Amino acid sequence: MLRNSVLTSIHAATKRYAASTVRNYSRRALTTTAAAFPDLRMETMVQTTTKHGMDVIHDPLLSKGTAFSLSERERLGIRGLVPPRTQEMDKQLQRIIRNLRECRTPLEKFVFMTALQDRNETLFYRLLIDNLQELSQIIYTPTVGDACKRFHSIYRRARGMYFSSLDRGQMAAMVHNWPHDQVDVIVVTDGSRVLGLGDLGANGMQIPIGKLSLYVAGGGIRPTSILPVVLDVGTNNEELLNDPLYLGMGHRRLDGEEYYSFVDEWVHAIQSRYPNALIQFEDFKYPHAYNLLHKYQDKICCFNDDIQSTSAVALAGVLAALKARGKPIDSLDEERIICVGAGSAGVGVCEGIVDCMVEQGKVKSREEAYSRIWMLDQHGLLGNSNIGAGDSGSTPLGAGDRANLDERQLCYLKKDLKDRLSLEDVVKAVKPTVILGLSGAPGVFTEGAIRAMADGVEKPVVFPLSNPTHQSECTAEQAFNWTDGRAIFASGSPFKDVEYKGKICKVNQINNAMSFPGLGLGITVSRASRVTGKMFMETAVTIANMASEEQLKSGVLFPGVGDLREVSKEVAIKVCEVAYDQGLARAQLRQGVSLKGVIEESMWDPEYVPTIRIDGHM
Ligand SMILES: NC(=O)C1=CN([C@@H]2O[C@H](COP(=O)(O)OP(=O)(O)OC[C@H]3O[C@@H](n4cnc5c(N)ncnc54)[C@H](OP(=O)(O)O)[C@@H]3O)[C@@H](O)[C@H]2O)C=CC1
Ligand SMILES: CC(=O)C(=O)O
Ligand SMILES: [Mg+2]
Repeated sequence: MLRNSVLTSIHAATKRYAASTVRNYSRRALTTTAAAFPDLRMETMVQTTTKHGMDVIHDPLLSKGTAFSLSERERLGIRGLVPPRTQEMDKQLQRIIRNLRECRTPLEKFVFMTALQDRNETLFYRLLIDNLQELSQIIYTPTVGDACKRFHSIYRRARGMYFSSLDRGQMAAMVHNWPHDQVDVIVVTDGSRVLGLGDLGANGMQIPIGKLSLYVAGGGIRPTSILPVVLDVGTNNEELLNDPLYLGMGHRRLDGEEYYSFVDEWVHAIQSRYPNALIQFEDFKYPHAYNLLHKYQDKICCFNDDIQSTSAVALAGVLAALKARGKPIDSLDEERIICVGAGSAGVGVCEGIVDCMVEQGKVKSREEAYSRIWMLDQHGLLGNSNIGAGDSGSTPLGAGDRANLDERQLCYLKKDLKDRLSLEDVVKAVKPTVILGLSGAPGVFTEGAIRAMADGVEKPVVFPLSNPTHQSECTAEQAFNWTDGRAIFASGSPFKDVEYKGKICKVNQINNAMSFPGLGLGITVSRASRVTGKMFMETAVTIANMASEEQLKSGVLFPGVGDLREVSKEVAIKVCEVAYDQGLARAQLRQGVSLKGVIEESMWDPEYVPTIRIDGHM
């Protein structure tokens, strides 16, 4: 609950925030110019610029393409530089959509969308918001995976910032090269584990760009307030190292102390210019992902998306599935859960489930919660290597393999089951109710395993969450075929609903995209100084409670990406409430102000506003 004792005005803070969209805003400039140009009314939101002529047309944050009015063309010095007829956004959208539909492949659509973003961000975001379900599949998973693999081939124009091993000692100066003084959200990757595609080095840049586009489209963060970053610490991807067109550093990855001190220099550099920005660590390989999270989470405003946001949405999915099976949401301890994948996402998701079981109070200890989860890595079950090899089909032990498990993974080790048991054998032994895939290994949910699961439970919860689509642990069609249409299904990347024996089986998408834009919005509005586990837990419960009874009955667990703006609002409200409750919020609240109203008001909506040219010295 919000504390009424925190009085003053978040409303005013939001207004200030909204005003910051009016770049270089100056009341004197506005008054003077409004007097000279009677088509502008004082209450109209305007954007100002010191730019002129082609510089206006070529600035994607200023450009309106053919939509500049005659008086704007006059005062911005662009008369004659664009076709004579002024066309409003609706006509531009018609043209864009027609052209987009003519692209033959998703990657062509990706290139088309990128070109639009590079020309006119307002139009890009209008198009994206109005077609979020369809176009998120282009700018985000699955197509963004392809775009990452091909980044060095399809590269056109700079976006975001790169910090490489060449930049040691220079980063604090470099951060001032970024053209915007206010940055609210930074997404940073080292490209070491891009979706389920492995090490893609500097090609990973498309991931921060895509995630941040969702922050803007789904969370209403301003396009001027986002910063995509690649930490180019090298790559171990031989194909890229040998490709003359590769754009990243041509050396192998830094590791150990060298790696961590590199990241540390970057964190300090960013903090020196943007001390309040939210930093999202993205697609860092295990265990770097965890090590960095633990190093920084209590010091700066940051989180790891793959660990924490994924945990929130996967937990939301499991809780909603309980409801769909007619069980109370606080009966999580009654589930038997298999998680295939023991990396950042797998461990992160299972930690969230354990936290939730403990919070629900039905388990006596954390250990008891761990006992409800069976975890597998690429060798099979994390089990007891002292149990001898039998006829279970598990692979023989290789010397020292299990020595690599760390204390986070060892919590899930099962003493009563043989180490490296295959998935199918684990399913037969455990009779799971829920199976999660966070392995990046396509097809590991085998027919035998899923059929065996379906033998033991009326509504098996099958969540192959790896991205992009072709890395999914099974397809939607397989899941429904192998469970006689009984599965409650969600995947990380979208699949179409499946018709099975005349019945439409619903496919859900569980992707951290349902969580991070709302988190970013809540953090930005409350100006929270830290991101906490409680924020993710509340996010999970909020999302889990979004579907109606009817939707749950039909197999829909929560809204889809098409409703991301609505979901983000609800998540942002919760995140703000937690921030105030935990004493982390720095924006102050005015009594009686609705938080929902404040959040809605602070969300950027892409509309053209009049552009005024001002003297750079004002
Ligand atoms: N839907 C969503 O929102 C999200 C989905 N993901 C997806 O999760 C996947 C994993 O990400 P992340 O945890 O960060 O990656 P990591 O590289 O950190 O971990 C991958 C894990 O999967 C295990 N694994 C690999 N192959 C197999 C196999 N054949 N059978 C069983 N386990 C296997 C690995 O085992 P070992 O250590 O032995 O190699 C490792 O434990 C990716 O595909 C990613 O796209 C991630 C975040 C969010
Ligand atoms: C969705 C996401 O963050 C991933 O697959 O890594
Ligand atoms: Mg990720």
